[in-house]
Amino acid sequence: MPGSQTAKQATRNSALWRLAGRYRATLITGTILGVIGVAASLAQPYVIGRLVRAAGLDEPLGWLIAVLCLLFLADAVFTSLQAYLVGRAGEDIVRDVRGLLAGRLLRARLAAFASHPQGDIQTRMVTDTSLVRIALSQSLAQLTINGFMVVGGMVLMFLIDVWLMLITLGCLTVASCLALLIARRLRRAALRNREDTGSFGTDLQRVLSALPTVKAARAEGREQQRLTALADRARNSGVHVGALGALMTPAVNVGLQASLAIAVGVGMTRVADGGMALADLTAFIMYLFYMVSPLVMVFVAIGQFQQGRAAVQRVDELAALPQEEAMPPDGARPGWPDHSHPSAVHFQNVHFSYGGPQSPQVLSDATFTVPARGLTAIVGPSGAGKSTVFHLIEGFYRPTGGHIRLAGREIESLPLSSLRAHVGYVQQDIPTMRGTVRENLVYAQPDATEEQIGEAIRMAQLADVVALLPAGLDTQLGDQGTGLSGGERQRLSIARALLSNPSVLLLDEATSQLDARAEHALRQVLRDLSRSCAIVAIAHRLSTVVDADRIIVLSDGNVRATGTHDELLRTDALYRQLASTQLGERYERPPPLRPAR
Ligand SMILES: Nc1ncnc2c1ncn2[C@@H]1O[C@H](COP(=O)(O)OP(=O)(O)OP(=O)(O)O)[C@@H](O)[C@H]1O
Repeated sequence: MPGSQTAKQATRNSALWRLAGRYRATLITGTILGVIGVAASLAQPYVIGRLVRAAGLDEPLGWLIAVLCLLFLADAVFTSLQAYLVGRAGEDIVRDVRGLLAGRLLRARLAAFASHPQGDIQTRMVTDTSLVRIALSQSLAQLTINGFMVVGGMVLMFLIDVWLMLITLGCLTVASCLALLIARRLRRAALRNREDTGSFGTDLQRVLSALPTVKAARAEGREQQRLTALADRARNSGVHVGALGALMTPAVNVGLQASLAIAVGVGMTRVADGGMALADLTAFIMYLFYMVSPLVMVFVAIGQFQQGRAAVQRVDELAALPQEEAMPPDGARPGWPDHSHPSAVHFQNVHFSYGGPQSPQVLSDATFTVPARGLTAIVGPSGAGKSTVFHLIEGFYRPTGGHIRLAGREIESLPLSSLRAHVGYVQQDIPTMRGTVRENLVYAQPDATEEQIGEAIRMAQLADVVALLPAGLDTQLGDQGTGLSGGERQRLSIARALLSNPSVLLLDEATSQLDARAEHALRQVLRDLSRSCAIVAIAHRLSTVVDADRIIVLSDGNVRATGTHDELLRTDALYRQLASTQLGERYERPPPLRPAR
């Protein structure tokens, strides 16, 4: 069957199944102990029967009571051990799965990562992994243990009477087929429910991450309605799952009841015509009763397993996100290709679009060079592709055409670890994390010394700010760095980048929120720093880059001009237009910087 082949293949390719395989020994041991516990409980009625018979015959009861106590003890001990071992293996699997997912998510290619909503990723990481535990540990163990009881009971019933057993088996087969059909639908319904729950998580994340905007727009009511509608959708698909789950037990029970009725009817007729002993019929029916609970449990476990498989599928999808190349362990700082090469960055006829070659071009035929030393500015209208240039230099995305060379080396041939160790990047949206100021500072350079930290703080004009913080460097910041102003966070991000002593420093609107005095001081620092490395700054405010060594004018993804401020004023109409709109008639050049030291 192609369907089952595909399922088998999916299982073989599943990262989760491979992970769960590590705990096969514990799971098998747990299951064997469970089976021993079941055997001990199955033996109890037999011993009780012997005990009753011995009491009736006035025979000694001591050893039978001792055996019974041992069976009770064995039942309790083995069942508890089974539950503990299977539960522990389940928790181990969840931990390993979460560890694996964390690694895969952090190393995923940005393009692939961006296509998954963050709330959905969280649901898969937290809730789906818990369901995976139930599928891969509990339900499989229950299936085996109860399956053992069912099969054992059936064998004994076969030994008692083959024909009666065949009739019973017919009824049970019908019931089982019905239950399996329900189980199949249950899996699809569970998958839909997991997706609906993920959508709720996604939307919740969207709203919570923009709570001030929601409040300012008085959108609480609208958002609540939207979230409630999503919660309602998740509730409906959850009810569907519950309804299918609830149908499983009655489907099996009806089969069992029908088997019982037929067994009694046919059996009594056979007893009446002498074809079967009454004692055998009694034993047969007792075994049928014994099978009720385990058989129901088998199908409950199948139902749980199907729900868990839906979660496994979702977790596997996340684990299959395309990955960047592996990085060496933290702390290792691989070398830069060539410190003496005259150019730090060279774009040659670069084409790029975020959605691959078929989607709109963001960069088309872009060619420019950033020298190994000095301050290079990239200016241009909004949406021209300036930040995209940085994304390509950082290796977040690969160009769809052309060549990018760093220090003379093709970017594709340069290990990402080497590239990112030497290219500092201060993002436009100032990423600062929950944690102390110090933790934020040393994020890219965890082994930085106090002296290096002090120097980076001084250079980024952050010393006065840190001195005023209640606990200095150990002051705790909230989510996204709340506790510092926008300008202070910008300086913190710059200090973080400076601490790694980069060969190329990319600053994307990195001083946009600083006041004039702090910005002038920082420009002086960057000017000094640019004697030993390449600094590339994206700026909307031309006033901040007029004294750059070279300015690249980008428009519609294309480099239309390159030169100094004065050259571009003479030669490029767009630059002249930008300058006249921004700097105007009243434009005064910012205070001149002293020559770089
Ligand atoms: N992750 C992305 N996926 C798809 N398209 C994107 C993505 N990021 C940017 N774009 C598109 O690429 C184009 C260039 O964006 P980019 O951010 O590079 O412009 P920019 O010049 O830095 O703009 P701004 O000055 O406003 O920051 C824009 O049209 C934008 O919509």
